[in-house]
Amino acid sequence: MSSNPIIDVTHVTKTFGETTALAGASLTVDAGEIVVLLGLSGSGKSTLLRHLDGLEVPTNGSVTVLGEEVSSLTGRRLRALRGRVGFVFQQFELVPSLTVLENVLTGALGRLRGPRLGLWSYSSALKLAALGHLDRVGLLERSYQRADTLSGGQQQRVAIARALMQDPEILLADEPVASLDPESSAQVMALIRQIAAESNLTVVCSLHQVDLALSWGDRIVGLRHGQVVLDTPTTNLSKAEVMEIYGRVATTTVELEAIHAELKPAELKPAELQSAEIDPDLVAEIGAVFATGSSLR
Ligand SMILES: Nc1ncnc2c1ncn2[C@@H]1O[C@H](COP(=O)(O)OP(=O)(O)OP(=O)(O)O)[C@@H](O)[C@H]1O
Repeated sequence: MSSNPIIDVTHVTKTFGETTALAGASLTVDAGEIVVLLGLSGSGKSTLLRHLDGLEVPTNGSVTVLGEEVSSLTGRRLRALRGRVGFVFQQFELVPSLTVLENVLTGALGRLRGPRLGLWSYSSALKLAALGHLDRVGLLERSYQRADTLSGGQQQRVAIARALMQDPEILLADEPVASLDPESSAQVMALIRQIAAESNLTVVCSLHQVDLALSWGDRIVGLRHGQVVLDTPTTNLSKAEVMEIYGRVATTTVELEAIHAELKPAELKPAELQSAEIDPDLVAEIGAVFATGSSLR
């Protein structure tokens, strides 16, 4: 990691009442990295991502993004930072009754003064840019269709085009394919990588499928109970190793069962993994490690 990361999360704790969502999480990301946040439901992935965009403020610790201490920003300066950080959500968050083109144009609102209503209220230059982004995501011909008439995969591609309207330096994606079928998931994940390469984007994307994380990301950051328990390049990393690490830090049978269930071979993976089952020896090994109560950190 460089000494000048584009994202620097230091010992961040975040509590919501009695719930601790992040418990001293630290993470640095360099420009151009493609990072997956991997973890079970409730491990703190969304909360961590939301801190990177100033949607959450840490209870303790600090978050620096693009050189700005996020929690110190308000008003115009916070909006300016958010303009440099695109965000794609699991449920797409489009305005269903608006056309695809209008939805994409809303991505420019952070840079504009006052509200906009209708296509006529945007400049030709912005409309051309929006159409260009729709072309990039393969949906130009759908521009004048209502957003809610598109499939889930198409809606997520519109959401990506909307994020591109910001001309972001960082793209955050929170479980972007959790609501999609395997084919649409593959298309959306490939599209994010392609766009990241073309536009020199830094990407932080949360996922819960190990196979997908391994095949898609350059680096995996594993979260458990709001803590970073794994941070490693995906090169030469096997699913068994990831499973083993999660097994080592699991502390309850329920958690181990959840790991087996949630980290089971996903449908979206290279063909050679298609038939792979979780090795029963590995499961036994995880159980044994769990029984001894050893932990990674
Ligand atoms: N606004 C909130 N108010 C109260 N509790 C919250 C809030 N946001 C998150 N939490 C809690 O913090 C913990 C971490 O949640 P988070 O959504 O970050 O996890 P996650 O790994 O993204 O899970 P999932 O994959 O299910 O979205 C959970 O226990 C969650 O219920």
